[in-house]
Order: sequence, then C-alpha cells, then structure tokens
Amino acid sequence: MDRKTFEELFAELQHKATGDPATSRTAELVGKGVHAIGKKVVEEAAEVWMAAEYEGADATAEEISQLLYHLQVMMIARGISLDDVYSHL
Ligand SMILES: N=c1c2ncn([C@@H]3O[C@H](COP(=O)(O)OP(=O)(O)OP(=O)(O)O)[C@@H](O)[C@H]3O)c2ncn1[C@@H]1O[C@H](COP(=O)(O)O)[C@@H](O)[C@H]1O
Repeated sequence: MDRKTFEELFAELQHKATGDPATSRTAELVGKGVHAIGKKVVEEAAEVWMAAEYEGADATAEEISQLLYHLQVMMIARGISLDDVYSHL
C-alpha cells in the first residue's frame, strides 16, 4: 500500500496541482475551481457520516481519507497552507 502522512500528501498535491489535468485528478479538480471542489468536500463529508453510522471502521477510514484529500485540494485551490490551518488548531 502507498502510505503517506497528511503533510506528505499535501506536498505531493502542491506539485500535482500544476500538472496535466488529463493524468492528475488533483490538477483536474484545481482547474475546475472552488465550486466543484466544494461539492466534492460536501459529498465526501456525507459519505463519512453514512459510513460511520452504517459501515465498519475500515470503510469509514477510507471515506475519511477521501475527505482529507478533497480538503487539501480545496486548500491548494485557495492558496491556504498547512500552517494557515494549524494556526487555528
Ligand atoms: N488520495 C487521493 C484521493 N482520494 C480520493 N481521490 C479521488 O476522489 C475520488 C473518490 O471520490 P468518489 O468516490 O466520489 O469517486 P468518483 O465518483 O469517481 O468521483 P467523481 O469523478 O464523480 O467526482 C477518487 O476516485 C479519486 O479520484 C483521490 N485522488 C488522489 N489521491 C492521491 O493524490 C495524489 C495525487 O493524485 P493525482 O493528482 O491523481 O495524480 C496521489 O498520491 C493519490 O493517491
């Protein structure tokens, strides 16, 4: 399995965002913009909720990973850094 931390994924996505939308989901989403990314954030958040209520821990963890991915894509689209977010934690 291709494991990575939250910080490692963010660094990878920053690089991918300026890549080819035909081969990078991240570049495709950033190109579509905040409105399209926002819809994915809401969709993935709902999937986390449903998985937590009706599915197992593994399925829920997978949905959470997809939510975290889309939140990072939103951060990159809006030029928000990890430190910008961490400063509020
Ligand atoms: N971690 C992720 C990741 N999590 C979720 N997703 C995307 O989110 C989708 C999951 O959402 P859905 O279940 O709604 O899938 P879907 O219905 O096909 O999505 P839609 O096309 O309908 O929006 C997946 O199919 C991926 O496209 C991710 N896409 C990429 N990454 C990682 O991001 C990095 C860069 O990826 P690329 O930009 O594609 O190179 C790599 O390390 C990837 O592993």
